[in-house]
Amino acid sequence: MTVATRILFVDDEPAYCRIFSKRIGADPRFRVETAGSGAEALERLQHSPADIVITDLSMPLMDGIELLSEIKSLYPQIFILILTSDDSTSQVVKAMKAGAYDYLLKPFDFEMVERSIATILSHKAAVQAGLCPECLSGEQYCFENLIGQDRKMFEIYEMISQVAQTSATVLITGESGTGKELIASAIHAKSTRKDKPFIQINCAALTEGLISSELFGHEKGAFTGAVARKKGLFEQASGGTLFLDEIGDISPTTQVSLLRILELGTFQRVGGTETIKADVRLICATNRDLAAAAREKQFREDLYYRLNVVSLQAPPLRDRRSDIPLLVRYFLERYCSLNNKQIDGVTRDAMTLLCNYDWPGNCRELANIIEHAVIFSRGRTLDKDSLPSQIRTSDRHSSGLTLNLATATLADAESALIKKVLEESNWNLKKAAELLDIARGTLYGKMEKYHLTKPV
Ligand SMILES: Nc1ncnc2c1ncn2[C@@H]1O[C@H](COP(=O)(O)OP(=O)(O)OP(=O)(O)O)[C@@H](O)[C@H]1O
Repeated sequence: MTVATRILFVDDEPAYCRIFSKRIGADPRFRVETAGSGAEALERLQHSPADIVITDLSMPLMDGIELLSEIKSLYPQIFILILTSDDSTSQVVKAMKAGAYDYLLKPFDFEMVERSIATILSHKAAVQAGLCPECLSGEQYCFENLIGQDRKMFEIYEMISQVAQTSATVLITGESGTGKELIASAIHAKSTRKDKPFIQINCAALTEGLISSELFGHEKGAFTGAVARKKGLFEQASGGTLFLDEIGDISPTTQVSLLRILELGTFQRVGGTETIKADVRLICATNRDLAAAAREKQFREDLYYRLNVVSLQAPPLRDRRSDIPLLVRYFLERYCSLNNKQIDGVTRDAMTLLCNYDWPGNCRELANIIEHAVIFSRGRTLDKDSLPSQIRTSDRHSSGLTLNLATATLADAESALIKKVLEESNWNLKKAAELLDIARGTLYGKMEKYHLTKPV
């Protein structure tokens, strides 16, 4: 027996709900429910899970984008289609960037609706069969091995795609654990060099003496212990990509050799005289501020400019919090499968804590915490007790919000956060909306919802 696909249709116009329910609900493959507002939709989802939500964009109180963001943070696995009567609006672009799967034009053509649902179902089937959804979803949330659908990640995907078509040297900067290595390998995988080697080396892990021979190779007898000729990484990566991680840590001597390669396109093995051509795309990464190091003469300025032909900044996780639920689910699946455990999800309050934490160690820290929680969890759901104490107490430490975590709901957390930002921005709504990264209209709606007014 095949299980019916559960569809929740949200529109403040009852006539649309009726028509949709009558037509699509008549098909035994679908089970349709309707809601007349965003709040009703969220309420319904708590009791009655859905596979697909189809929502109108313009609704009073909570609009479609707001509902979309709420659903994406609470139930990242749900596919969302938006309904609009005008496909040229910036709202559609915004909705797509916020993670909508597709949009449908009103008044709707049922054939189009059925086609969109069919596309979603084949996408789901592909994911379940272990295929990367990227191939089918228009790069919704997985780009090579990078997970994220925040606007900042879309910008990164776009830059990766563009730079991959060239042989330009790329400098990736960003805090530790932000995915710099994944970005480097995505550039390689998208490039014409993808069938040639991708070789990486952590420059900080090698002593000054070793790094030159690792990179450029050596001739027999070049130094004590050089018993045979050895090819360096520039030769091994020939035709492909060489990724130099922690480039900020290389010595002045190695900086000179690297500059030479970048200027001449050739190098010599240590102890050798033969000039070898380097056919390598170079990608470097650092979590240091290399521009400042160059200004302060701690890193060669000429080399810095050579490396920084294209620069990519991996965003810290705290600057793309909307991706946290998605990453949580991704790591949960990964570590459940690695550890042979069955955990179906994360409780709402645990997810709130995860979303509020500042993640100084970025995605790596999140991955470690989920792995630890999966290993030690005994139930089928991860709750806040499976999280380490620094996360459980993070609300108070990181934001200064005074919430009783034992009883607080997501709405309490949101209301407290908005109130705090409004106070900090001196009730300047434009500034507060910018800080919260939401539209001013959305902020008005939330202030109304939580009865937040400027004290007189
Ligand atoms: N966008 C992402 N999607 C999925 N996993 C991610 C993402 N970013 C980072 N990770 C995971 O986080 C961990 C650290 O990533 P990675 O090594 O690429 O970070 P990094 O910035 O190179 O760190 P470092 O500066 O310490 O070398 C890896 O397990 C990686 O799979």
